[in-house]
Amino acid sequence: RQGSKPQSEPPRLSETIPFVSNTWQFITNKQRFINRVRKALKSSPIVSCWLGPLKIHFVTGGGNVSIIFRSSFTSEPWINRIQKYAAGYTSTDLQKFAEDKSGGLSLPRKGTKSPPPPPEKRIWHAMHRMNEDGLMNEYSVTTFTRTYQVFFNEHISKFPVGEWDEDVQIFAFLKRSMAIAATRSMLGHRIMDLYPDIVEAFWDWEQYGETLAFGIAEWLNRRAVAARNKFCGMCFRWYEIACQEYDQERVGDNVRVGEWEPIFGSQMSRGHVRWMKNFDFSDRTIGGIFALFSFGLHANTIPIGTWMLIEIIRDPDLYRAVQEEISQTIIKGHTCSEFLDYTKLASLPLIQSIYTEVLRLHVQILVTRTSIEPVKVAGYELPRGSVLQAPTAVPHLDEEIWGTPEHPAHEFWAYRHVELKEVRNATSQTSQQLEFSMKGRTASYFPYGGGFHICAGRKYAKCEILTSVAMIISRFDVEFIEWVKSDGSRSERSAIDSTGNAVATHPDRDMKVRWRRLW
Ligand code: HEM
Repeated sequence: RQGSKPQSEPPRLSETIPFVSNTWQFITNKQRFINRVRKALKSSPIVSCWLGPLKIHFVTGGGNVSIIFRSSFTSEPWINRIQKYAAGYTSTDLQKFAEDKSGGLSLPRKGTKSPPPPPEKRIWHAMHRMNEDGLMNEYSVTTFTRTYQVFFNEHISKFPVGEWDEDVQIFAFLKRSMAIAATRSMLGHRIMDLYPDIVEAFWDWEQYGETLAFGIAEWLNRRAVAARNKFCGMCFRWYEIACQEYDQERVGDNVRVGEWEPIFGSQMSRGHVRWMKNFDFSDRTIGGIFALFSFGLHANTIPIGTWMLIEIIRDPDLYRAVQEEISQTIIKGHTCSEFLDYTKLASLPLIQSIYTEVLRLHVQILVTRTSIEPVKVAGYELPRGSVLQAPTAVPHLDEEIWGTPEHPAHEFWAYRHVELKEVRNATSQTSQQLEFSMKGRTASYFPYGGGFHICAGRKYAKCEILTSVAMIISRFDVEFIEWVKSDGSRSERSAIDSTGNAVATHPDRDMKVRWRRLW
């Protein structure tokens, strides 16, 4: 359609009560809503509907999705919404974001008033730089691969060697242990000393992320607002104390780029502090900024790590295969707290395939962009300000792209992203080896979004998830006992996706296992 005469209005998603029933279904049963969108997108690559006051255009198809990742689109209005409702930024601070029209790129956006502000005063650009320095920079990532391992090991080492523990729930264990280890790695020890229950406060707020972001009136959403204010308040009070101690003890004098220290933790956290001071944010906004950062850090990595473990544990042959593959990464003569070679781990074919497969199945985000100029998508001319969403579930579950006769696309298959390759050794003998391969399907796979706003934490996420999974599998014998509901009672069925709140879906049942530490 791209070359032909543009059409005026994309087809509408059907609804029984105009402007009401789609919105209602989105809020009350998002899964069913997305399934209807998926069905509609089979007949047209673009479908529109009203969700509350917003007109949304859902799009699919590699070409159309890549259009929304271009610079004629932005995530800024969407991010503003999350900042305002889910994280409670003040209106004065939101105004600072709204007033900066120059965008995040190094070059100010077309139409920025002349002369443009200096780079350090362009709020979106400075935020992007902070994310790049703290999350993509090689030093920061290397530090994280080490600190995370050391802190996660503290949770593993609590289990005595050789003794079976009969009551471990995988999701519950990871929700605490991964969250604490990642918090210590990114924000330092001080926050955990001040608030030992901060992880519980985080999950309490996290469950309301989406209802808050919707901007429902606060009096209708009191619990969510209270949970948000509690967690954001903790973040702010820690920040205040940490700033004083950091300055008094002159910690900064001895910290090198990328290094970890106990008060603020990582380069990323110190970068936040500089950025916040530069824009003189209020107390409430500062709490919200650290809260949102924690959301990025935990809300998706922990469910994805859980799904990986669930899939591996429920299949004893796969468990053994993964255990054997991971054994190559154990550093000889290691200290017990840091024993995995992460670079090797991240390139193992089977573990990468499982990671890719779990992201494919359990990331269900509507990647959202607003057009900053008139655009043409799937043959339709859309005005400036149009909101487009690309649901990952549409390409990620497409039978034609991912399915095989034995392994349909909606099922987990650990070996979907590997190929057997013939390799020759130094003495010309051949053998078969697994190799990780997306088999040319990357355009139909975007769990981390894309373009300029692609997830800045994707390297951290992969590290945190693979490290946690590998540390457990290499050091435990694990046996499945049963599925349990959130109250701990037995469930007759296994876990399925609960209605998603963030990007990755939570399992709606936990897996109860017995495990024994091997070393
Ligand atoms: C499995 C884990 C994760 C998944 C699936 C995930 C997914 C995503 C997605 C889909 C987006 C929106 C991208 C877009 O609009 O194109 C995003 C944005 C972002 N994520 Fe993640 N994320 C994960 C982990 C993390 C972690 C661990 C961090 C931080 C340490 C993080 C930090 C961010 C940030 C800062 C952004 C905003 C980027 C921008 O707007 O420029 N994420 N993430």
